[in-house]
Amino acid sequence: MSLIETRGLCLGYGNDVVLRDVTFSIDRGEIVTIVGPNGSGKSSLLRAVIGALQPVSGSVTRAKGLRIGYVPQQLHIDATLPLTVRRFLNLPHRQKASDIAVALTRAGVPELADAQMAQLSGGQFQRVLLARALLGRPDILILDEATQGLDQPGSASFYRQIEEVRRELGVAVLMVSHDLHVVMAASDRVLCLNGHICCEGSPEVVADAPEYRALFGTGTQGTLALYRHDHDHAHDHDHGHTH
Ligand SMILES: Nc1ncnc2c1ncn2[C@@H]1O[C@H](COP(=O)(O)OP(=O)(O)OP(=O)(O)O)[C@@H](O)[C@H]1O
Repeated sequence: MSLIETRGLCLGYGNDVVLRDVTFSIDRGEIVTIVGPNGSGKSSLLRAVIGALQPVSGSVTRAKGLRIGYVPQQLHIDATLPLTVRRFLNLPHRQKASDIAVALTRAGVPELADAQMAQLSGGQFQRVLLARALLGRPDILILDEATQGLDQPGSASFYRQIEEVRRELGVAVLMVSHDLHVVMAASDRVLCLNGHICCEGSPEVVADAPEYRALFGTGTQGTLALYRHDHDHAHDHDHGHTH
């Protein structure tokens, strides 16, 4: 069965309905990206999926025993607080040293265990948050704008890391992103929200959909094509096939 399934989900705050009739599911190993303009309900949908927001109507079903690894948008840590990456990863529960080493390696930053949290670059910081999410051995990673503040190469590199984690661990990924052209290339499916699901499908299908173009214009199509080109080449070397 699916890891998470929503049916006719309707979300709101007080009397305001912000999202209507969302029916979707995510399966083991899938990467699904949610896009949509500001205020379109992306974060609300993630909150409902993790159980932090009660639906107005409709349902969210999570597979029994589902382990969710949540990577927040940002986390503020007092710059004057001495805190190494290793100590941060041992909060709130002590972890085995070997598990920490594996998680940092999977997140692409094996060398950072003794670095100070306050001295990390934006990209390194997000990878440490990814390592923290991986320590819980998640079935699904949920990322809300995890590359905010990173430049385009930084974001692209972070998403490649996510794809690699998916390939190695078979973890599913549900994420919200504004970096449409970058993130869509890494996705199996894209859901475009605007108060409801206005279109969905493979990145190519969504990028061509009139509803998507009406929201975001046509500018991203060219960039998406370019990025996919680079991306497919990387896979050629690794696996001898494109997808
Ligand atoms: N806690 C809240 N109380 C009241 N209204 C809220 C709350 N959180 C979000 N909203 C409203 O719900 C709507 C959808 O917000 P949401 O954060 O889900 O959108 P989003 O697509 O994630 O936006 P953004 O891209 O700006 O992060 C917005 O109109 C927002 O003002």
